[in-house]
Amino acid sequence: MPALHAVAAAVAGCVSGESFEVRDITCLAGACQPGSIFAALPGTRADGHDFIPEALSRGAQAILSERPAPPDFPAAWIQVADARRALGQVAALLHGHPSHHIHVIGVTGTNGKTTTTYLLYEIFRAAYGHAALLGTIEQRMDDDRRPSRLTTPEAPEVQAFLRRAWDSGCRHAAIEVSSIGLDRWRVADMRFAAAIFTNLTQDHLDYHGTMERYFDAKLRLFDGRNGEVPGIAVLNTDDARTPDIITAINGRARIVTYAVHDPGAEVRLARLDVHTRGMALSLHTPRGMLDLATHLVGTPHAYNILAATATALALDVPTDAILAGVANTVVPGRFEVVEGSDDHLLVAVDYAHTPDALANVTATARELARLRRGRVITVFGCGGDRDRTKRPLMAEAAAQGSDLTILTSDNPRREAPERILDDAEVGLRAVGKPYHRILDRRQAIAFAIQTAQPGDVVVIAGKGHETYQILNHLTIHFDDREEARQALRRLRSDKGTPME
Ligand SMILES: CC(=O)N[C@H]1[C@@H](OP(=O)(O)OP(=O)(O)OC[C@H]2O[C@@H](n3ccc(=O)[nH]c3=O)[C@H](O)[C@@H]2O)O[C@H](CO)[C@@H](O)[C@@H]1O[C@H](C)C(=O)N[C@@H](C)C(=O)N[C@H](CCC(=O)O)C(=O)O
Ligand SMILES: Nc1ncnc2c1ncn2[C@@H]1O[C@H](COP(=O)(O)OP(=O)(O)OP(=O)(O)O)[C@@H](O)[C@H]1O
Ligand SMILES: N[C@H](CCC[C@H](N)C(=O)O)C(=O)O
Ligand SMILES: [Mg+2]
Repeated sequence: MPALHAVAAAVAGCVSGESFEVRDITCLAGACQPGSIFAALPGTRADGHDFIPEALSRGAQAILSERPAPPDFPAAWIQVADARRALGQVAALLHGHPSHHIHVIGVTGTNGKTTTTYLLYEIFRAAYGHAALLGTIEQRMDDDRRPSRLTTPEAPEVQAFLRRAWDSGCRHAAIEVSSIGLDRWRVADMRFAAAIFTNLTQDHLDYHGTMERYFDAKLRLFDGRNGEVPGIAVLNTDDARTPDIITAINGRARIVTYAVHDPGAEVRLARLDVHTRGMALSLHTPRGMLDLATHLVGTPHAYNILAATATALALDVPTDAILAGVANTVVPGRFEVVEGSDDHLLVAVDYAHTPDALANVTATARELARLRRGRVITVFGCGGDRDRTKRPLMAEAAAQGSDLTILTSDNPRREAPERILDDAEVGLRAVGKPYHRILDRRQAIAFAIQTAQPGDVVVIAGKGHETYQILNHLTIHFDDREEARQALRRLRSDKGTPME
């Protein structure tokens, strides 16, 4: 365990008070113990400095802060220029810089991060037996799975996870790197063997303010501001922002390109057949044409498969492991076909919660509905306490891609649910196609399924894998897949036909 003064020196901090052997660092006062440094951070709801007495009562022996030490402070104090960044740097140091010992692949972009990390996890497991995964749904180390609270958690949690992965024999970790995580230095000073850019479209403007600032946060993963430039930058050349990333890298990293459309990309799509339960793809690659099969459904997932394949090829993963990994990948809540769906009625649950994702998922549904001579019915809502300006755009995308749209509630959090629906309804009115507004999500799902005709495809968008609904301070159990299954069951028993 390093001494306090060594830790302070590593972050160019001004230190006062007695030195001690540092065990850990945290920004949560409740998690402090003897040997801890408590990072006191200003927040949106509270000020970490108000929790210093609690941190000390739990045994914290030093405070890390941007403020100078108060006179006669009873413990050590490290004053730094940027406390969040220092929290990230110290967390990496205390865990022995696990990213220097395992190959960490960081995935950033508005959509596709979770899916791409799942693909990489399966590819690494097929190739080497061990792999780690960290992101929106879960933190996984081989077969050990724990649910996540944030996509990219605070730095001490990320570093502790990577350290455990290293200790348990994993040499590859695929992690989702959110723009908020980058902005808050949650992956500060990490070495990325590869960094993947999926795409940039509107989200999180409540946090970043403008698209430029949102993009700039993502750019930090590539241009060295986060610590180092990645070993390999894997970039989607169909996305308009990729040239800006290449410029910012300025020749300092190896660049690998992938695309569905761009004929100049190194790894690109040659053929795509979309079915209800999966897809067949052929990719042009530096190793020749690869034919793959996947359970994932929809063109967006072709991008994610291209990104994961391009990365694995650049890291010299054997081809058979890439094919096996892609074939094995199942991501909960990403065009997940609900049990009880059949040739007459297809119901899919999808995590689309941005305008772009809704445009894409309804396009996938349209492709399948055309084959079945049916319509597209989409149920969607918008989360509360999140980007308000994306709501009418989500509604427009849903309505444009659907024959019938049902606007409902998502996770209202601390906002008034009806107001969230009002914001979204503006987009539905602008499009002018048929829609219903049903506040209660259970009723909305049931209505969509009852209304569907033979051949129709029903998409239930926004919550995907989530098994809860956040209503103000209350979190209740809610699972779109269970709701859809029950509605299908009721439909079949009303009509007297058994479920397949
Ligand atoms: C905007 C954001 O990221 N907020 C996170 C942030 O809150 P904050 O900075 O406002 O902190 P605060 O609650 O005001 O408290 C101030 C300080 O006092 C400390 N404190 C506070 C209360 C207490 O009892 N004890 C204590 O020590 C807090 O740890 C904090 O350091 O630090 C908190 C502690 O770690 C997080 O719980 C909180 O995540 C909130 C819940 C959240 O919803 N974050 C989302 C928006 C997020 O980070 N999402 C991204 C992107 C998702 C994606 O699209 O992929 C993600 O990576 O998950
Ligand atoms: N490459 C892609 N391009 C566009 N849309 C995509 C792509 N991949 C997935 N999607 C859509 O976005 C939804 C979310 O996908 P995924 O969970 O992989 O993204 P994410 O970036 O991890 O999202 P989050 O920011 O919430 O963590 C999917 O359900 C699908 O509708
Ligand atoms: N990672 C996304 C999750 C959105 C999921 C949606 N169900 C919502 O609650 O808005 C976010 O934090 O914006
Ligand atoms: Mg995710």
